[in-house]
Amino acid sequence: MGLDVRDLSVRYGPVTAVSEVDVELADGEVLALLGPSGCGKSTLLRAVAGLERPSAGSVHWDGTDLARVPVHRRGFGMVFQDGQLFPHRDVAGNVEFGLRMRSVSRARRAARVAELLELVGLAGYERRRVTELSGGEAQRVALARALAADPRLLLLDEPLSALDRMLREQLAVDLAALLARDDATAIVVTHDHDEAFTLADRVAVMARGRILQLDTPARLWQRPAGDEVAEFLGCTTLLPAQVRDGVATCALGAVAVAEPDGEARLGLRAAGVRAERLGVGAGAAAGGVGADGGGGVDAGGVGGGAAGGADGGGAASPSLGNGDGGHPVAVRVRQRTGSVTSTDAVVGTVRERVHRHDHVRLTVTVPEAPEAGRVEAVAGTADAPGVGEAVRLTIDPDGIAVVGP
Ligand SMILES: Nc1ncnc2c1ncn2[C@@H]1O[C@H](COP(=O)(O)OP(=O)(O)OP(=O)(O)O)[C@@H](O)[C@H]1O
Repeated sequence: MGLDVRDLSVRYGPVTAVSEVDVELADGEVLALLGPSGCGKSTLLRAVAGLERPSAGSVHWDGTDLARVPVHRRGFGMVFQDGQLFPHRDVAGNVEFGLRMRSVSRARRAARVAELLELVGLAGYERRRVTELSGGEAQRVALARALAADPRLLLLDEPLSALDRMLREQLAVDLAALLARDDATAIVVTHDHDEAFTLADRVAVMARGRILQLDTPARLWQRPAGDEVAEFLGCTTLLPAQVRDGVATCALGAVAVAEPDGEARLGLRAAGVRAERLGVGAGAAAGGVGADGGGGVDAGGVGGGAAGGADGGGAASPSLGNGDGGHPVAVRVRQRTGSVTSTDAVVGTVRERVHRHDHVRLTVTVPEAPEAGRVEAVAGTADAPGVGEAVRLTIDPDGIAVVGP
């Protein structure tokens, strides 16, 4: 049955840090609490641990109300951001601490410590001083210490955030594998999307003390419940769309979606809007943008538009228009899988350009689609369009979300 948090609120004087939160967590499941600083993630975790007293609501484990159960009797393990190891004990002394408290024999303690150090990738580290460990090693020891007592629930508060980026990414992968191997039930607090998505079976997105959406990573990514979640998860452009026969058409073009006919709201991430210099010909467009292999270019499409040239003016090229001055001409639809039907491409002008590690991020204005505002788009690092250049935008279905309940 696991954890059951019902209608939980925590107040600090006038501040409501957690507001009417419901969470259920099954045995063996890993949940991430994800949200911006101050949204109440740590307070919720601490209330589950018994470190904060709820002002309303309840926390149950396997049907037992924990209101009167003190922290050390809940059977939960905790790991904090900075590990909080005992500096005067060596690695083994830290890991076995909980076992000593339970009067486990010396031989069994040593065997368990060795097993746990192996599990966290620190075999043979027993006699090392904890003050001489790297940040990543110290967090692994903290994790081994928390696991030593066989907690029925592991509570991890930003366990990797004190580490540098490379190490964090690697440790997140290691931690996910370790939690799975140990069949651990865990709640992880993080403000890092990638970390949440790497570690958790389900993710709760929080804001202002509330859970806005609790879902699997895939569903959160593809179906954020509202604009706030979509924006938090990187959708920089939100637009109304019309869906017909599995194709959603918005002011920036058309894209395949698994939605019924009718109105929809699309959230576009920068990575889902590809920009190409207008001077690039149809062949280049098919190779570059249609890299999924499903894309072709149908008649009257990009080739004609490209002939319009890179005039740098930013106005829609006449040859890309459909003649009525309104919406752009059909070119193709890019789909996650399957074949090509039809789509739109629009033309805009690059206003800003920033190099990221593996792509160039562009801010583009699209005269034909003023409602889209300043559109965030990406281009490859080789020969990326510059500020003032005209670009053709294409929507990539992998980078879009359908927003709404
Ligand atoms: N002991 C306290 N006394 C008063 N207010 C508090 C206390 N602890 C937290 N708060 C407030 O409660 C709100 C939620 O804080 P909390 O630490 O849970 O947020 P968080 O999402 O974990 O943030 P962060 O990612 O910055 O740690 C914040 O407005 C914070 O200022």
